[in-house]
Amino acid sequence: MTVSSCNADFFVYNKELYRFLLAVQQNCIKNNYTQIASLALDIDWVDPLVVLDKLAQPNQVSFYWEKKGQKEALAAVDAVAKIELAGKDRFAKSEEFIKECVQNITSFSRTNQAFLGTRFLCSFSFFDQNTQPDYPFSAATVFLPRWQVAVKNERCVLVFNTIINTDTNIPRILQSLSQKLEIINSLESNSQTLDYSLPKFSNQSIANPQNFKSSVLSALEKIESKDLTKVVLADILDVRSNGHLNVIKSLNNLRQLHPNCYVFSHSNGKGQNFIGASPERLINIQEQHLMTDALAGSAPRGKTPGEDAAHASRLLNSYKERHEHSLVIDFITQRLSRLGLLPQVLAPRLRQLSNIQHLWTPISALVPADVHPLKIVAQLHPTPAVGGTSQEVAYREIRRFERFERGLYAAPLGWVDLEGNCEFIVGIRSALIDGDRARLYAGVGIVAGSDPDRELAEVQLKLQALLKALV
Ligand SMILES: C=C(O[C@H]1C=CC=C(C(=O)O)[C@@H]1O)C(=O)O
Repeated sequence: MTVSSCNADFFVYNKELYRFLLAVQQNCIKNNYTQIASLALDIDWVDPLVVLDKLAQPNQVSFYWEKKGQKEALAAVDAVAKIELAGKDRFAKSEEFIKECVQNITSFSRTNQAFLGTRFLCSFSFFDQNTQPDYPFSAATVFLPRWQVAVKNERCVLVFNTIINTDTNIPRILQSLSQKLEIINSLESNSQTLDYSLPKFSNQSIANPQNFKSSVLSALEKIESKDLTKVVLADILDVRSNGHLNVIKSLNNLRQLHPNCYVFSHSNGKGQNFIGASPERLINIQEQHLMTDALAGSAPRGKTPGEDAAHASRLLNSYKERHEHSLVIDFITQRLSRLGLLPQVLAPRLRQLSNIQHLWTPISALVPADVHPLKIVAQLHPTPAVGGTSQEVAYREIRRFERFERGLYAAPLGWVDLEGNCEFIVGIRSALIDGDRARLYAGVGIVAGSDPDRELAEVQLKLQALLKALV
């Protein structure tokens, strides 16, 4: 049933919701505790990006996630519960936080929840501690949003999470829900208003290409001396606009330019946003069925079908690219096995994006009910698609060569629902937006046989894809 604040259904629901919330409150009084009530309501279809634009305030955390190809999108605004941490046990502590919250959630739902239900939004940084003291995101952030609007195909669900305790004014809570519904309903007609906006920047390059190439050369020496098999080196591109960058328009551009990628944005509630369009899924778990991707090894797309096929064939047959790729498969299968899972490696294929193509091997496994998604994230991050082999030496080299904080770049970003379904991506092809400034990140895998000029060209190609979307 679709709920609208201005039709009779809402008042029918209103009564039901009122009784539900009162019952939750009675329990709180009886047991002297606080609960989180999670209300999920079907609403008329609305574009979650428009919802984000309308509801998110600069001083509130928010999260946006879209898989255009799968007709899935989600906007989450403000938090009723949030944790920010750092350190080696950040995944374990985040898991504990989620489990504790889940125990305190009472749900009111009339919907079938697949992708649409209550979720925790999570971001992690590449390293377990940030070394740049003023880096604007914590090494781990997990929050349960106050407002969440999710769409899948033609369905749209609003989730409202709210704290209930002995003092909560229930009619006021319902009033606040009714007001939000009214705002969201009024947006419906606006969903087509976001057109492609012309980019502000083009053809800018990383500040010091020579430095990047000499880092690649030094990494190759390390690889030759057998200290290291692979390291992923990234670089940044800093740009400045003559006005505030528009995150919503940039996201809208990203989803149009990269419909096969995960388009995301995470705001820290202090004015900074981390946004991007990543092709790389870290894990997806649906009803205990896990899918993950080995994604590494790249070639450009061709301008003609013939040129494109030639690039693809070169990629598929290159010893160097396949070696770079197989290190990721080996790592993922080993790490999943460590958790007692039985990974199945599916047939290798190409992941073709608008500007670049990658070697791609999906890997599946069944996950026992007692293995939390964040345990798997902790095992898999960082795969050699963004870190290297061995991990310890790669970490050291990354810290040595890269003169910037990776922060959320190349790190897990995603959601976990109340049933343990989840999806995490790797935050590559991303940018940190701060007012009129943006810092763009992209990296490449270096293995024996890598050529500094070609690796530089690949970094530039990846950066341009993002740059073209920024407005
Ligand atoms: C680290 C990045 O890409 C990784 C993912 C796919 C292909 C890659 C490559 O071929 O180098 C990288 O391992 C990035 O885009 O920043």
